[in-house]
Amino acid sequence: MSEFPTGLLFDDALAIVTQVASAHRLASESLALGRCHGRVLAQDVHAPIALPSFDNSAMDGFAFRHADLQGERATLRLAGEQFAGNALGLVLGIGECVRITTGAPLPAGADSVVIKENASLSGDLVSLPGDTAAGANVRRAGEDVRVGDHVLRSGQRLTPARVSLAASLGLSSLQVSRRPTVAVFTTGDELVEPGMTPQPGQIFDSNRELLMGLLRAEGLEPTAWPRLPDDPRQVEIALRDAGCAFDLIITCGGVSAGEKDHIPAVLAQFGQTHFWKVRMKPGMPLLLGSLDQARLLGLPGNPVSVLATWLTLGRALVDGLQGRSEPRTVWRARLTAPIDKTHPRREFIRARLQAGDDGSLLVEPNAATGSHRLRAAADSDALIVVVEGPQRLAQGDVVQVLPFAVG
Ligand SMILES: Nc1nc2c(c(=O)[nH]1)N[C@H]1C(S)=C(S)[C@@H](COP(=O)(O)OP(=O)(O)OC[C@H]3O[C@@H](n4cnc5c(N)ncnc54)[C@H](O)[C@@H]3O)O[C@H]1N2
Ligand code: MOO
Repeated sequence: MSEFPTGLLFDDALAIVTQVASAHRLASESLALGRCHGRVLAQDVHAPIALPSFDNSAMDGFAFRHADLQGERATLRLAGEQFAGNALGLVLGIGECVRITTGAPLPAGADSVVIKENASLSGDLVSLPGDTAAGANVRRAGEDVRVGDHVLRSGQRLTPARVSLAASLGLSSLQVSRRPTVAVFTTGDELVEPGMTPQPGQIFDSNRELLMGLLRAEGLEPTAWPRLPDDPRQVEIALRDAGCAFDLIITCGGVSAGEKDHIPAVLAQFGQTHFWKVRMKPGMPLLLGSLDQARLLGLPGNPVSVLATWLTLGRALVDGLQGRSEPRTVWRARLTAPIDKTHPRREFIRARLQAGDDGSLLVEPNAATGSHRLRAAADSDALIVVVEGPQRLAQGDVVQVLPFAVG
């Protein structure tokens, strides 16, 4: 008999995730700039102004016209001061210079700036080195952005630098995709809250913190629902409630073949199943469905399965719901130890990244197997992707890696 009861390849599951997400793309909303961090942009941005918006000095010093330099040192007459913040409209005459600070508008007629450390002032005469380059220390209007440039694109994630670019263009709000509201369920009679006393056969609920942390790392604000017992009626009521109120329901546990695994049946009866079970390890019993208004992602209960399914298909789902079109960076690294995989599923192996002496990225697979071994995940910062089928990888081979924390 087959080791796994599914024929669905990981890439086919990913294609279904993408298609379901795009069919349920969340609406956009206009937000004040300060609230746009981490959001997915839902508009194109064309620059309404140039950046810099005027010629200005890159340093504190003296602005002058380069044609006035002759010989080893030149002496120019100090004709005024132009500080940042208030354009005085100064015009430089021949043989003149102006004291200037960083960011101050360049007086008309000036084309170069010498830093104050290289100039000396005596009375109203400034001596400066004759070899100062033409255009030195001047930031030209439009050299970074020209009016009309297409600087930000719909589907990009708003990093601090992108929000800051919008601010520098004077934009006070942006159209962004609404973030999915997310309900998180952990399930199982065996679970107790850390701090309480487990009865024989019980364990502490660790997946809730894992999931809440993973979701928050994506900028989501998940709601942790009270833990669900292995009672079909209670599972049904809670999930159907959440289906009316949230964009996304994430459960963990109760999705494989056990007598107490009720979630697939609830979905089959009251919603729609998009797929159930994927040829991946860990994470094989993963379930994707729709229940009322919500998408439901049923993650397997084993902690490392939660991590692997979230980082691979869970993130793809929330990216798609928000219309993120910018792909996440694909990372590759060299193995520091061989990997010998004999099973047919795509595998995600816990691992640690490190910088090699030659500048290449190295990745050390963790020897622990078993999707219950959370400690190996805590000792890791990435997953190695080992594609379907038997794979014999040698030390030094290049593999794809999924860092836990970058996007
Ligand atoms: N006959 C079969 N048995 C199993 C199959 C299968 O296909 N046929 N799949 C196995 C695989 S692979 C996985 S993964 C697990 C997934 O099972 P479930 O998603 O139904 O999860 P549970 O059975 O409820 O729990 C699995 C495991 O994880 C522990 N767990 C659950 N929730 C938490 C939590 N919040 N914090 C910490 N640990 C949790 C739970 O106690 C179990 O040990 O099924 C295999 N079996
Ligand atoms: O596929 Mo399960 O997630 O390995 O233990």
